Amino acid sequence: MTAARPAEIRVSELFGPTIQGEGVLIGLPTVFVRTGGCDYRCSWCDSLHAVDSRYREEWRAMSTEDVWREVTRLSGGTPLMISLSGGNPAIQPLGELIGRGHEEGYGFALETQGSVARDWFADLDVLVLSPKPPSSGMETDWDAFDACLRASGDKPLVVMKVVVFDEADYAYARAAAARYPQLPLYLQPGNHTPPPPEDSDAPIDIDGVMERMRWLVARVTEDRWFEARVLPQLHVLLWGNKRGV
Ligand SMILES: C[S@@+](CC[C@H](N)C(=O)[O-])C[C@H]1O[C@@H](n2cnc3c(N)ncnc32)[C@H](O)[C@@H]1O
Ligand SMILES: Nc1nc2[nH]cc(C(=O)O)c2c(=O)[nH]1
Ligand code: SF4
Ligand SMILES: [Mg+2]
Repeated sequence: MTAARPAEIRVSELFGPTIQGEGVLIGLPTVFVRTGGCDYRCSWCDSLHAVDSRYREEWRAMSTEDVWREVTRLSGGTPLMISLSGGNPAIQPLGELIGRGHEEGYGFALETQGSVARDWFADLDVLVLSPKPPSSGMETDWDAFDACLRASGDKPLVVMKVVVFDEADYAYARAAAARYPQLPLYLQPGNHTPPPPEDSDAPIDIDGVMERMRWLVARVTEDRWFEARVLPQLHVLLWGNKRGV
């Protein structure tokens, strides 16, 4: 019998350092590991190149060591926060990578919709749970979401981030916040991407994003919802939906 090969990580893109453009770590320099493949298919997903199987040929199966070598090359060997995104990074074997990085002083933040729980969530530094509102066309499985919370244990900072396009999404965000009052909540206005993003340099509707951002601020303040944090996607304001930034 041959020894089992270590599981490989399906990578869509590895880039940085750039700044984290969203949520609790906004502005913090980071290297992104974007995994390929997702169990969801949100109507407005801005990262379809990491979701749609049409882009599968671009994805690379990499060992933990391969990914680690690339991360250390990009960061010049200086420890920083590594952002694990996708696709759904929870469906990839990332536990070993997290252990490897921690040995060298790196941190790990992971973004997931909360549909798949992993025991290695407990080793993360930051877990961003981003349940999907009605405009996405997805249905939230709150039992799976609860399992993610349980798996994360006490170590990571766990936050919730909800994309809001309209009034129904806003109502969903309020209900999610009421369900998890212990989780810091971030709201971000949706950006419309013409699916699929054949041309990642295509201009995005910045006026629309700004309009939704102002509407969201007005909505939160008129409701006296003073625990909610409203943030735009900073990288989208700076670079649109360009890949690799
Ligand atoms: C591309 S997803 C990848 C990680 C994971 N699948 C998830 O959805 O949390 C990263 C973040 O981008 C957000 N996002 C995706 N498409 C968006 C859009 N069109 N406008 C605003 N945020 C978007 C998601 O809600 C999520 O919080
Ligand atoms: N700079 C930057 N910040 C981000 N925050 C979340 C991102 C994502 O697509 O997951 C993202 C991204 O792609 N770029
Ligand atoms: S869950 Fe995340 S990566 Fe998957 S389709 Fe939705 S926004 Fe895109
Ligand atoms: Mg993105």
